[in-house]
Amino acid sequence: MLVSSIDEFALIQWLTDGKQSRDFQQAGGVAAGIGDDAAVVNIQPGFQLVMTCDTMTEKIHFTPMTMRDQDIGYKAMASAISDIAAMGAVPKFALVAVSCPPGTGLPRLEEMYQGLYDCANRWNVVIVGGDTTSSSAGITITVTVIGEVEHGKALLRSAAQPGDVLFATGTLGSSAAGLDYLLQRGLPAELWPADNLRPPADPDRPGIESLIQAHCRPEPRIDAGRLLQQSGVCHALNDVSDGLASEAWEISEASGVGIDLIEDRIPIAEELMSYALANEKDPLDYILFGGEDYQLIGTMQAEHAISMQMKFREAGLVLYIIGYVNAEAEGVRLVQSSGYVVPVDKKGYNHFRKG
Ligand SMILES: Nc1ncnc2c1ncn2[C@@H]1O[C@H](COP(=O)(O)OP(=O)(O)O)[C@@H](O)[C@H]1O
Ligand SMILES: Cc1ncc(C[n+]2csc(CCOP(=O)(O)OP(=O)(O)O)c2C)c(N)n1
Ligand SMILES: [Mg+2]
Ligand SMILES: [Mg+2]
Ligand SMILES: [Mg+2]
Repeated sequence: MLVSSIDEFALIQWLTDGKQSRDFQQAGGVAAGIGDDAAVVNIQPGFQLVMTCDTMTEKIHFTPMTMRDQDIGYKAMASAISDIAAMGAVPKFALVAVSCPPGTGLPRLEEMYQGLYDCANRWNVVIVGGDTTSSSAGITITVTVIGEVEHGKALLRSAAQPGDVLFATGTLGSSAAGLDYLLQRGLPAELWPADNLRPPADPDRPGIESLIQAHCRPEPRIDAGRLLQQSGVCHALNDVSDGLASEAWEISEASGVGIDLIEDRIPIAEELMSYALANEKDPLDYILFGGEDYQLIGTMQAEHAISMQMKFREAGLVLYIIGYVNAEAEGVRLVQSSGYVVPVDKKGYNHFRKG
């Protein structure tokens, strides 16, 4: 730690001194990183750049009740990297912009940066710069990630085709259930110290740890995205930030196809099921309309689905087939366990239309 309260130049000096080694940066293709007017990086011939940014802001994406400072940093990086995964690309470089109220202590920023770097290191992403400003209300972090993908081979939302199956790279809804719990009960910081990766158990709610973990420490699905991209049989791909319904609608509209979700095929994590039952909620509501899962959903040629599932298993990953693409008008439907087919509302997390 440098000094107790934040100072822009001291913070930048601390960052320039480097939390990632020169070797790590050089291996990642950085010619000039933090400390000049802009970063200079090398790009591979035959590849295209893939660029995205995501913002997390206090009271909208986190509160002191829901996330520790390290989690805020980790999730800000993870959610931005997730959009690179959703293109089937490899993340390479990140820029981090932080705005915080003048009274924010440096230790808080150090914790957030610890989370940012933990996630970046995990995925071989070099933080090459950013920006620091004061803010009049709350903390905001914006992470820009630049990645690369083989020329012409990015996986787009618009590529779904009738006859494809719809898949998901993991279970959905746990993050939203974890948030539900955290907003009601909060997480006493002393029970979950910053250096502890797993949340503590709650004797009143067995299994709640995995829901909290899903909310606070999501993992971008880079490995799954690359496996799908390299396979050559994946058509559309999208990451789940706003809920399954919203993301399926995005694929449907971008591709001009209909999508049917099959209720019986949508996996429900055991912990989500117990939480929903104990709270008299429908687990499907968390899955469809919750969001922040950062799993990937996408479509692929039906005849390759089983061999793809085997490839995933060999890589220690899972792939669930949860629906299919039809040639009907754009829209998402749910084929219920009862056999009824009902429309799925085009709703999910929407920043200016909540509740
Ligand atoms: N303020 C903005 N200016 C320019 N482009 C934006 C802005 N906000 C969002 N976008 C673009 O709109 C698209 C959808 O954004 P978003 O819903 O945030 O995607 P995601 O859910 O994948 O993060 C993306 O291509 C994003 O880059
Ligand atoms: C305190 C709090 N309230 C509500 C939420 C729920 N929430 C906030 S943003 C969001 C959707 C994802 O964020 P967004 O900024 O839309 O990411 P993007 O779609 O751009 O990736 C959700 C479900 C939360 N995480 N924390
Ligand atoms: Mg976004
Ligand atoms: Mg996305
Ligand atoms: Mg969103």
